[in-house]
Amino acid sequence: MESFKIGLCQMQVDQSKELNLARAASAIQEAAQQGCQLVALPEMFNCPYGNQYFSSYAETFPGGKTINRLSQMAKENSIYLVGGSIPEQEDGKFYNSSFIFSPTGDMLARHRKVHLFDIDIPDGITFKESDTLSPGHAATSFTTPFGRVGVAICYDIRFPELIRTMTLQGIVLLILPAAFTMVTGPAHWELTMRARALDNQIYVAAISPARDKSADFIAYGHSLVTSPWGEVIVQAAEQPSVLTATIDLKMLAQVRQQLPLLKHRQVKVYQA
Ligand SMILES: NC(=O)CCC(=O)C(=O)O
Repeated sequence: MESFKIGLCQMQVDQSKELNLARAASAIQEAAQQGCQLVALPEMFNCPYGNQYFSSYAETFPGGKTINRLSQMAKENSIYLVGGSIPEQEDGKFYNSSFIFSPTGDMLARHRKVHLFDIDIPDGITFKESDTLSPGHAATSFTTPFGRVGVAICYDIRFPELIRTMTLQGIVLLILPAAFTMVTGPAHWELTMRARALDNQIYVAAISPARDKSADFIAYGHSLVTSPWGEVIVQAAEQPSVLTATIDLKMLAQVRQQLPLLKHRQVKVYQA
């Protein structure tokens, strides 16, 4: 298969889990009707992004309501679905987790955010995910008939080693449910996505919640897709929207052939 179409659901996230699920279902259906074979949701799409919310919105696998609904949505629309992320609970710990489903509704993979967002920018933003969440410990990718797809969550994108690990596992596309801040988004959102796409020669699709100025945490928005050449091929504004993009595997192969970065690595030099 030389190309496939993906859909990014930049949806508004509210306090009502039920409303968030309804919005996700409608955006997913819209993307599927536009011919998308793989569709993705934002970080914490069923829950406001804040330490005070994670435990009460958390679900367990198997059996969680959101997880079951995601499986249904994938099946009803016959799509691969990267279910953004949700708070997950297991053995008394909480994780920021993405659940991934096949077109038959089977769960294919789960990514737990590896790098927790603990930052302190004076006069900017302070956030400490590790006050409530525990980190995951693995790089995550899954196979599709179109090629291997990686999943990471938001702050994970800032760690080139994680994305390189997935690239060496063979991914052609990275899906990144994310909610960048209004301080770091304008400075680093596009730059970071383009950099990871360029240095790994992969497509990167980053999916944010829509910007809601009345929320405790205001997400930057601007969901986008960058190509293996480092170009932004589509980008949303701030409002809710369903973005689509074609992933051109022939173009990816050409870039890798013409500029063979992955073959030119000098691994022995990189050992600290
Ligand atoms: N949700 C997050 O991990 C936020 C990451 C972020 O804003 C960043 O600048 O990195």
